[in-house]
Amino acid sequence: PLQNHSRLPVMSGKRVLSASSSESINSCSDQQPAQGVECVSLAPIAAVGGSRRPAWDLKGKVTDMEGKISNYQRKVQTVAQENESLKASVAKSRQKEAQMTSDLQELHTQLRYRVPGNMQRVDYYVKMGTTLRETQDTVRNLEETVARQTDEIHCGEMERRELHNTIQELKGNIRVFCRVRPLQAGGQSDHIQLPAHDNKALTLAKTEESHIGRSGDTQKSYNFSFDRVFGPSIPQKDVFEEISLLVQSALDGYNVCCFAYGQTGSGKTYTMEGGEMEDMRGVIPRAVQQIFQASKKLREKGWKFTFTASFVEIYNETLRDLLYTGKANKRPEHEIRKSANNEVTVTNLTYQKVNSEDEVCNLIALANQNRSTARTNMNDHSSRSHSVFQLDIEGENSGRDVKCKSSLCLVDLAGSERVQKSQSQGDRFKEMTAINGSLTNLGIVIAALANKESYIPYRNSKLTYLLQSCLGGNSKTLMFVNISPEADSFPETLNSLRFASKVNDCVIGTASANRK
Ligand SMILES: Nc1ncnc2c1ncn2[C@@H]1O[C@H](COP(=O)(O)OP(=O)(O)OP(=O)(O)O)[C@@H](O)[C@H]1O
Repeated sequence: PLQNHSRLPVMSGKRVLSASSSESINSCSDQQPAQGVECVSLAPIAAVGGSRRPAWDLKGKVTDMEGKISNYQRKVQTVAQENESLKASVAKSRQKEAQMTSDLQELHTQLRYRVPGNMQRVDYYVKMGTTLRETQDTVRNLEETVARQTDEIHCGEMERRELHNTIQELKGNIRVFCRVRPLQAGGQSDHIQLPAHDNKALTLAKTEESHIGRSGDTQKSYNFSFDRVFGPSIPQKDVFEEISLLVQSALDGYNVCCFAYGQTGSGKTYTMEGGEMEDMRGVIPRAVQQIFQASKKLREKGWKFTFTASFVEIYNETLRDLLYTGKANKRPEHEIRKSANNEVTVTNLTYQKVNSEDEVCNLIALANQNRSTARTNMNDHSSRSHSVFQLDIEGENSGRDVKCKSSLCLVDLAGSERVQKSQSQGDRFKEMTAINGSLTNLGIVIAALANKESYIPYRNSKLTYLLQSCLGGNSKTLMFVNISPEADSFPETLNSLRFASKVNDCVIGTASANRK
């Protein structure tokens, strides 16, 4: 029988508390599941770097640090604004200075050639000389302030980054962001509530008819909290801003995996790939842009990087090379292999060396052409496969004798809806079975990693086998749970949120950079 992907294994005897999950998350014992929704029974533990800490201890620390980060952000923003207006004043004063210098020169020339009426001009000349010196002093002071404030901004940014890393270490290296798609018909969703003062919380509410019949309708609500919740109006740019530090970590030698999970049509592809217009660009193109821009800056500090891109699709537990350009009937088969040093590779796959953002964008366009899509009742262009974009990064700073190696994996998972809703039959049913099997296994792998089990069942599905090095202890993982706001998606939304909050409760040790 088809397994529901949100059914994660029961961890008996382990108390469930985590740094990031709200105590108000529904557990199956105290809430009736919505119709068609199965309970999630994973009980995670809060383990940081192998040791267990009381979750309230972690929660307090994390809240404290997040408060500090907000303060830094506010401070940096204020100083940056101030600096911008100072820079404008410097530019104005410079103009004034230039004008005065040229006026003075002119006067000087006139005085030298004894132009008549020059006594007044001598006075004026002296006065102007004084004003010029004053202006020059002002400009120097302003420039010193700008330089000092730029240093402050830089220090604030470094401090913020350090705190961010510490938070990640405290919380472990898996983070979960929730993103709510706008209603297709426009307007506001009735059953998804996002508190204005808290960008980490979300309530799913439903009005149900009373079973007794006399007491009227009852309102049932389910509270969730994640590392961040993005409402329907949050633009792509702001979503990416929240993960840009994570992307940066890939250049620092960490394996980074970011995946989008959710039912068909909930906005996974929009989040990961987005549209062609600049403001619609999603995580993948923005991450690639950031990586190449940041590597350029690091090059000035003596780093050399080699980038290798691959793009693979997992459809019905079969791998397809999305960068394949040969004849359709000559498509090779692929196997996942693991080398002695634990590197995962895929046989016959295109591993393309890339040197620029444009080259990667061309590969992404090629992959999109190749991506198999199929029609289901739920979404005309529904993607029935997982797509995994991987950028392998090798860096070397010979001057400092340091090397680093990492992978950035960006994954658009196939739709997670249950089989009844899409009325799948035949091939669609087979697809759905494969999809749900691999998503179930993804949950199991994350849970096993969180519990530091000796055996992690990576090989139970192609998805987890392929992502093995990006999911393990030495990696930073971010999951987007995308949700649809339409009322008829309620059971799927609840399922997705429950799956995501269980992932959110998993703490996968502390990542360390692959540096030598
Ligand atoms: N945040 C958003 N803002 C505006 N439009 C969005 C947003 N999220 C999704 N959409 C739109 O909703 C539709 C469905 O989104 P998308 O194709 O990304 O869903 P999906 O989860 O990837 O579906 P599938 O599982 O079929 O791949 C698209 O037309 C997309 O442009």
